Amino acid sequence: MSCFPTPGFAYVGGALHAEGVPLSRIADAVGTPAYVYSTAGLEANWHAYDDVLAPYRAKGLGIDICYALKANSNLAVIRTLANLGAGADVVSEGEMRRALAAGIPADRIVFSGVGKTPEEVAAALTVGIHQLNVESFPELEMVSAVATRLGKPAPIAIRINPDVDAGTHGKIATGRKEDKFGIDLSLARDAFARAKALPGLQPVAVAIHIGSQLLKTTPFRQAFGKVAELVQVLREDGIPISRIDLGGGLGVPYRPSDAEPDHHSYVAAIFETVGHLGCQVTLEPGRSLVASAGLLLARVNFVKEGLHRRFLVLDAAMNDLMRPALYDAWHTLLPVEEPSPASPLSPVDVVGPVCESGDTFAKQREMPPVAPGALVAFLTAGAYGAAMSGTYNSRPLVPEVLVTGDSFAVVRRRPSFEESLALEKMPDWLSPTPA
Ligand SMILES: Cc1ncc(COP(=O)(O)O)c(C=O)c1O
Ligand SMILES: N[C@@H](CCCC[NH3+])C(=O)O
Repeated sequence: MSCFPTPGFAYVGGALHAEGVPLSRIADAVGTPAYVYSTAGLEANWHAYDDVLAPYRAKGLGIDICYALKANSNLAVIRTLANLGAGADVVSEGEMRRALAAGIPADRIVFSGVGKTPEEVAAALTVGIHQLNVESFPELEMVSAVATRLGKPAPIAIRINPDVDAGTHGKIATGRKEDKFGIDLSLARDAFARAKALPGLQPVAVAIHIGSQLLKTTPFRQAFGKVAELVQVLREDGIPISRIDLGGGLGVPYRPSDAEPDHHSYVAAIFETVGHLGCQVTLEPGRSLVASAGLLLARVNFVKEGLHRRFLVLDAAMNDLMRPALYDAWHTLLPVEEPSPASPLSPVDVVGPVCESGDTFAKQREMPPVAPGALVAFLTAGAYGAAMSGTYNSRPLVPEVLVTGDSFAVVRRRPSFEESLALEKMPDWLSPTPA
């Protein structure tokens, strides 16, 4: 899905719209900053996978898409994808509860994560989770103990670290030998042998996830090939592997110059590497299902002329969208009022109100003139935007809005200051209000 326009967002009559709704109408209704999601955008992203998978399914490849909730765990977003046919990949009890609350049945949920607690494992087994993806020897022991105590056998995958460099940002690569994730490929047979020996475990699957925001298929193909070899070896060891979980990771274009992800070559890589094994395949895409379907709407508080730089000071900040501060990530910024093609561009630093110099969305970004009070939108913010937001500087979490056609609904409201204060309590030994 190219960065702009998308099935969700385009200029119509000189103003940026989410489907049939002008963004200014949403700003009037919920204020700014606000996340805006498009149903048409989610549907298009879903079909980018599902349509490509259809002929492979017809050839007998069993393949399930379990949406990775960590990218965007808004209930209405999850429900939209669930209605299209998604299962879920979760990494905490909180995410599991969200998937269930959005209507995804437990037998379509896989539970990943490198540091699950016994309580989380117990909760997952109690609801009848499809699969726990185990990432270490101590976790095998723990899951076995919990499953035995509950009398509920645990269907498990073991996540392997295939030592493949995904060629992505270092902070979101997960399949190199120095990364904390998975069990080294060279220890995989021992891990499965241990799982087979322990009570309460049903080792049924091999899992991997090599990283996020991959725009090339080669690292996927390399990793999937290693999984296929391992499955053969494990079967010879007498471990009946019937499922493969290939993780997520397909990237999206953030800059206009970024390559489009190629779903065709991604799915062909799956079929050509593991298709012959007769396994049920799970995919766990997050970003590629939701990123282009969301934007962060903000307002320009001030245009500040420094001696050396011009700053656009927005009402959105790093706590609302932390990807630029954390990964130096690029998010295209558009004025909501369409600039004339003749508008001159000039460089600005786009910053937020938080008390950190790192609260910078873009440095020396070429922008058309934008007046104080104007609305602007960060594109491709549907993934790892609201989901990673926080309340630093005691800024409330921003509202989230879902658009469909000419209608929109507030799917998460902004909490009031009173609600947030009510979560805290003074201990008895502190005197009442200071005089
Ligand atoms: C285990 C696992 N599955 C799926 C995902 C989703 O990845 P992405 O959003 O890149 O598709 C992640 C995040 O990188 C992950 O850690
Ligand atoms: N939060 C990251 C992706 C992390 C993927 C989860 N393992 C991002 O915004 O790019």
